[in-house]
Amino acid sequence: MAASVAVENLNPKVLKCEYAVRGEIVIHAQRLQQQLQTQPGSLPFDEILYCNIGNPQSLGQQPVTFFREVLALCDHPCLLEKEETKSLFSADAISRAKQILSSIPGRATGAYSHSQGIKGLRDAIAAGIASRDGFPANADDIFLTDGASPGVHMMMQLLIRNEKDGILCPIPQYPLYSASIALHGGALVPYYLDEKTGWGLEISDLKKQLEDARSKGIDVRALVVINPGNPTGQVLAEDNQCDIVKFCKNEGLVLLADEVYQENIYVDNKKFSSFKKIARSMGYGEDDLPLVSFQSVSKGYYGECGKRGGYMEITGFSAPVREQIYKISSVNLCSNITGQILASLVMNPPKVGDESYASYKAEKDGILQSLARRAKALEDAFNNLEGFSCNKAEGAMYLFPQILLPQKAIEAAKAAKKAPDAFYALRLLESTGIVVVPGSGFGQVPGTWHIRCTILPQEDKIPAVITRFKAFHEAFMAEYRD
Ligand SMILES: Cc1ncc(COP(=O)(O)O)c(CN[C@@H]2CONC2=O)c1O
Repeated sequence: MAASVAVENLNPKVLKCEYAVRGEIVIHAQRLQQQLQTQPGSLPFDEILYCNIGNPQSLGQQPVTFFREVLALCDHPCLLEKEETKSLFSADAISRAKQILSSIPGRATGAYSHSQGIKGLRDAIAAGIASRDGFPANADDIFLTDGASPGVHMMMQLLIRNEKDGILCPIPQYPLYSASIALHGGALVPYYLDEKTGWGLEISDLKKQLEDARSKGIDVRALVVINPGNPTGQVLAEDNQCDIVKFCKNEGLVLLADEVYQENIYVDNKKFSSFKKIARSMGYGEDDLPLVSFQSVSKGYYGECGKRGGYMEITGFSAPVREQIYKISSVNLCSNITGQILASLVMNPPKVGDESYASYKAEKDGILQSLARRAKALEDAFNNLEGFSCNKAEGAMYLFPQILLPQKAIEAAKAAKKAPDAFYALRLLESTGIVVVPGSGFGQVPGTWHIRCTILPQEDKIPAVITRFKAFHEAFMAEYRD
């Protein structure tokens, strides 16, 4: 009897969906890792270096002490009754844990919470947003989520009715967006970031893409902006952000502002300004612009990817629409409480004068300064490789160099039925154990080829990564040079 479930009879939207960050190269890497374990010495390297995913703690980054102290105490509240706890935990972590527990009904961190998240934690997050931006924020606008990803999916679910509904997305883009649009049966309307101007976003190109989509009968619903950018690492200038806000208001678009890398800024001439702050600074209020701002505990200096924490701040939507957003968030009951607590800590870290402030600040600065050094070291190394050109990583966690591949390599890739940058990434993996994601997984100007490499290997490993990468690239170019 034919299998009742086969690829042929699955939801075609699932088959259309792709997510390269954990795609074919990573799957092959996992096979090689298995081989290293069962047949040590059988490969030309002794470990797999996963530079494909922004997963800092998987590469040795340590969690922030204060955050973990508070989480531990909240997870096991009876510790707070024990005398010895005072010698093991900082006084401000103890008081913060007590404050958080008092905001949870029955101090029950194992219970379902309100579907938007625990009110007291949303109050803390709203206070953190207001302190960051200098403009009010409302706890009722905040929906706590299991990372930013579910928030993105919820908004795509809300906005996309059919294949005629379009979402303007940057190219290159983080493939959560293309995957979610595909899963929800919508149309991705691309706008190209300009590599020559450091991945600048030209409003004229936005306008052209919007008009082109509309002329094809696409109802463009929203504009996605990722700032700082993934995979491109640029930090938008404030005047560019103002133009984007104006564009969305004038064109009647929802602005989906992905700001999960807001703490990852590595250059002195740029700083992070939220789109909420920009819009309010321009005098745009609730009635002017529907804006959704995404934040996560997975990035920054905290890198708590596995704790699955984050939120979306929803402003500028009518009450009936907000009711629908609440309804879809309630279908999943609530996000996990650890992630909720962590999101409130990330938005309200220790302040000057708190007992933990000095150690917290030292941990935070140490991580961010190291990330900046690693970004610079890898950027310089890439720019010293034949055929590579790599823009500065002003922020986020990635470098996205363009590679001018010889025609012979492009033909070899074709013969192997692979995109040239995927062919390169596979050969890199098989020679060095380094895992990167081909640019074709993020989208790129046709005929250009890129790879995305994280800046996350621990600092003492970066020289070895560079040496291995350089040796591979020189051998690859010698093999395929025209
Ligand atoms: C721009 C952007 N938005 C949202 C997310 C989702 O994060 P969470 O769901 O964990 O909050 C990521 C994750 N970054 C992916 C995962 O690691 N590497 C990446 O490119 C991201 O880079």
